[in-house]
Amino acid sequence: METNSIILSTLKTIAKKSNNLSRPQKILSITTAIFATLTFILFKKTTSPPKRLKHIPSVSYVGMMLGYLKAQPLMEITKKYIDPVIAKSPDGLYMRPSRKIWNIYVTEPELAKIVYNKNDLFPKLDLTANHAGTYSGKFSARSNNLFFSTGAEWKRQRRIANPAFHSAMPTNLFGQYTKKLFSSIAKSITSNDSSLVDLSSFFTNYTLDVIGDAGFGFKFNSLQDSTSEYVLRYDKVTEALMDPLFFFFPSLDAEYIWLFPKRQEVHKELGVFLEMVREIIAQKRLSLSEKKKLKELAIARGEADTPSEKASEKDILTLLIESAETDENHDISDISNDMLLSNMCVLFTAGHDTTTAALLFFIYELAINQEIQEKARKEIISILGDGTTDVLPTPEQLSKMDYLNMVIKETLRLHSPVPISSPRIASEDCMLGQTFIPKGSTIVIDAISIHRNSKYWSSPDLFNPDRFLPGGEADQHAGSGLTYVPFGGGSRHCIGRNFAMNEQKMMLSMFGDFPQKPDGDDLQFNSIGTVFVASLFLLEWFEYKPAGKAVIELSEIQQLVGDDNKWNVDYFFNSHFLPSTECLEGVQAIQSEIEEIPTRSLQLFQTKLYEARFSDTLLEKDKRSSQWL
Ligand code: HEM
Repeated sequence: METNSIILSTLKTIAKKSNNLSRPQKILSITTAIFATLTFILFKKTTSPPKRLKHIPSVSYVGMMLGYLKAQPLMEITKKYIDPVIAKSPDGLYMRPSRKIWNIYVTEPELAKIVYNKNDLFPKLDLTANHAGTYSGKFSARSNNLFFSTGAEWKRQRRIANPAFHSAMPTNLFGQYTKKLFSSIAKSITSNDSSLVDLSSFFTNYTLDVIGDAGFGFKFNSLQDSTSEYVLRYDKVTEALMDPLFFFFPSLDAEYIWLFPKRQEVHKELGVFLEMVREIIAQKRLSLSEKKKLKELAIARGEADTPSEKASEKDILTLLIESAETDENHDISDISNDMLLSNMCVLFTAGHDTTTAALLFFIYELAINQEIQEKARKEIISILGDGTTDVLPTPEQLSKMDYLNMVIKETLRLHSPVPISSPRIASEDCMLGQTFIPKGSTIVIDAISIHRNSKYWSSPDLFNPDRFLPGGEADQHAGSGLTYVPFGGGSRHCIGRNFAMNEQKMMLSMFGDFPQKPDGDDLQFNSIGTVFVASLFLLEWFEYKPAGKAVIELSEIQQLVGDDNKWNVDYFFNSHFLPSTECLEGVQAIQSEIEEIPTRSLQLFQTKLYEARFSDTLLEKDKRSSQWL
């Protein structure tokens, strides 16, 4: 019903019914009725999609909000409120509320392809428009970066950044940090009184150390010391980005910030963090220009040229600066320090939590899919061997791990760390499939629904890496549009895709290659399984907030193994986590001792953990909340 007619009919009803009332009663009833009508109108306005988009099916606003408030897993919300609407939609388009606006969501691969590919018709919405002076606005220096910029500025930034992300990958760096990851888990197991190991925090530290070092040569060393000044500051700064109050009401973060002294504190903290990154950029520029001068001097003197650093050993910041220098149309002055700062901050947000989530879900899926885990481990061992020392896989070896690659891809299908794209805006009236899209509508690609679209993926909820076999289900989608979009699509696809895939492959292959006794059948415990399973007594996942916990309850393991063999459990973790380079002597000692380990206890250890794997707690705890979408 139209708003005017609601008001009119309400007033008529009141007039009719109020004839017999006293004057004060009349005033009270009229005021109450007007108040109730206005509340109803406001409620209707907020909870209904705009009139011009009424032709597109929409999900229940109240249902979705209740789901968010109850922190229901995203998959539950999707199945309950979204799937039935998609089923009724001819083009697979549906409307869903997000903050203050209603977006159109795309679930058909053909239409996703159109939106992703037609960058001029559907440019990214400027999400930073109302964020001047806010925390997030300061963090990403408004839109002066690859992620938020649009049009010619985005093209310029992407051209400068492309070579930096397409040169050789820092695989060695990934491997070195994986070793540090193992030894920090080992240390925590032996020194932790509560005997709890939060795997998600280890992975968060691992990906932070990697992105800090590979991004701009900064060593957070969070794996060694997660309470250092820099790590704590980084945690505080990034956590504050997600504060719901200021996320939903940006003006409180700028004009009304004086009302929130605690928020002022984090703004200050952000200032210190940004100053630190600025300093790193300034130092980098200085050292690069000094190196350049020295090189020119050597050439002028006719001295032999010193071999340049390999691209795989340079950080992204260096590569960006060098790329801008060699770009045909731009000199170094075109890449301002502000732009570099903004991009470094974006690298953190785009490349840290995403990879952590992908790694955690990989481990979760292998823990509950034993056969797949076994197969992945066999492949890794067939390529890296099964010796007693740690192996750092080479890029060639990684490229042979086809099955591991398939498992990673399947994880990203079923648990896309970026479940929806950032909104695009229709720059003019147009048709998307059979549906009219008015100018100014905002459009989002719903990766989760595309990845679970049963027209393209058989039994979509099933974890099945074989979909990605050559000539398999995924290949058969050719010509059906974009059926697989964990890294987005079109020219704005994820620039860090190769980086993220290599980082995961390197770390996960090393997980799968824990040394074990080369020839002993009796000692055929599955180390990848043991570690994966042991790590997953509990796993909780909250979207965009890797506060989830994957926990090893060591005391429980010790109980299973029995007091007599307690030492063996400690031994197991120590011997399998310590990097061999740092303890060659230790490894030799371990090798001679290995014969004496009672194999029965190891088998028991393994079997019990495998049983624990299926506990309901683990499955129930796979929570995904979609509060931030
Ligand atoms: C598993 C890990 C990752 C996933 C799933 C992922 C996913 C995505 C997706 C879906 C987009 C497109 C968003 C859109 O179109 O709205 C994107 C863009 C982007 N990603 Fe990633 N990403 C990952 C890791 C990384 C890493 C490691 C980096 C950097 C080192 C990175 C940097 C970026 C940047 C800069 C963009 C914006 C590109 C542009 O607009 O030109 N991402 N990512």
